[in-house]
Amino acid sequence: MVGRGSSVYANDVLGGEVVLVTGGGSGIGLATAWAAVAGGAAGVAIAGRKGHRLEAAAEVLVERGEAEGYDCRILPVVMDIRHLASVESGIATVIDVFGRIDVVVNNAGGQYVSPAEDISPKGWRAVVDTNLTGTWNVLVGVFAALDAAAPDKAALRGLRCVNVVADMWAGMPHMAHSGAARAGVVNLTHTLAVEWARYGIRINAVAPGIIVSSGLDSYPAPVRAALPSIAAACPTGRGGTESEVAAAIIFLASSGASYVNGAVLRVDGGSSLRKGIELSSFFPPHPAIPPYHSAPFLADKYGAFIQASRL
Ligand SMILES: CCC/C=C/C(=O)SCCNC(=O)CCNC(=O)[C@H](O)C(C)(C)COP(=O)([O-])OP(=O)([O-])OC[C@H]1O[C@@H](n2cnc3c(N)ncnc32)[C@H](O)[C@@H]1OP(=O)([O-])[O-]
Ligand SMILES: NC(=O)C1=CN([C@@H]2O[C@H](COP(=O)(O)OP(=O)(O)OC[C@H]3O[C@@H](n4cnc5c(N)ncnc54)[C@H](OP(=O)(O)O)[C@@H]3O)[C@@H](O)[C@H]2O)C=CC1
Repeated sequence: MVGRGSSVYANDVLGGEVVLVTGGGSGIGLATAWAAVAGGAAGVAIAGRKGHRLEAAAEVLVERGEAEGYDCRILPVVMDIRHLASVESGIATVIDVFGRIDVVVNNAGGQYVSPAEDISPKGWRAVVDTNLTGTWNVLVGVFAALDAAAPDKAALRGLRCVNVVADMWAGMPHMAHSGAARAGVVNLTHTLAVEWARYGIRINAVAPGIIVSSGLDSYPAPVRAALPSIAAACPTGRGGTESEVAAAIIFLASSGASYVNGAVLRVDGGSSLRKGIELSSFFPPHPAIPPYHSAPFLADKYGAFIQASRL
């Protein structure tokens, strides 16, 4: 008997399937791995760079799964998504153990906060390689492995991919590397949704706003201190939770979304409709340069126009 009511979905929403979650050892990825267990998956592979973190997460998933009566094998897979060889070897392990992959969640990612002009070439590469190239590596790695697993692209049929991006609709000030990479992933999602539909693959994305997750612990103290007020400024007045993002991911992976392809589901409480994630307060205006983006300046320069357009 599976299922003890941990999921907002039916216990068999992913019944008997195999799910690969990158970054599954922490935060949103771990919540997604748990949601897959609670959705009846037969196997969940969690991938990341740090073996000890993955082992600890696997233990939590196994213990909680057993306690709640779910029947799911957990496989920790050490994999650095920045490197294709590492991705290929990790995916080969998943297929060796489970024989297939039905759902891929490209959740691994991250960035650091910096004014654009201070991002070093190495820092730019690290963030773009992680978020854009890393997602690409996993997508093409899974495609190639499943293509090799059976003739006529049979093993690709029914594959679902969900890419985790970010609230970058109005740019990502002070995270230029990440904004560019995430926008690239959105475009990749659109492109592959069209190109790979003929193989029976669906590919969608989830764009979280501020999510109260372990990932935020890696930010410097002043950024962490400001996050509650940034989250509170969102129309729903709070940050999201890891399981709220996981629920959106599971929906897109499920047959409930069987006609959803190339979508980007915003899980941000509406914050992207208000403005971009605003980290400017950590980088005050240059003392010698007037704050050209400030409201008084706009009022001076465009006040008459704004006034006129309101009439
Ligand atoms: C606001 C909320 C919205 C979003 C929230 C989330 O996403 S939450 C989830 C968030 N979760 C995460 O973000 C977690 C995952 N994040 C990460 O792993 C990192 O942010 C990463 C993607 C940059 C990889 O970093 P890594 O250490 O594996 O990479 P590496 O050793 O290869 O270094 C490459 C180069 O990058 C540079 N550089 C790196 N950090 C900084 C910095 N703080 N300062 C300045 N520069 C920095 C530096 O140039 C470094 O080279 P150097 O000068 O040292 O020779
Ligand atoms: N929390 C938030 O507010 C938001 C989060 N996001 C995105 O959601 C995703 C999950 O974030 P969250 O759970 O909050 O943060 P975490 O930092 O907890 O998760 C990031 C995960 O990615 C893994 N990872 C990072 N780099 C690599 C790599 N090169 N290869 C393999 N795995 C890697 C990490 O594992 P390891 O270090 O072991 O490799 C970690 O498990 C990220 O892409 C994040 O940017 C987007 C918008 C907002």
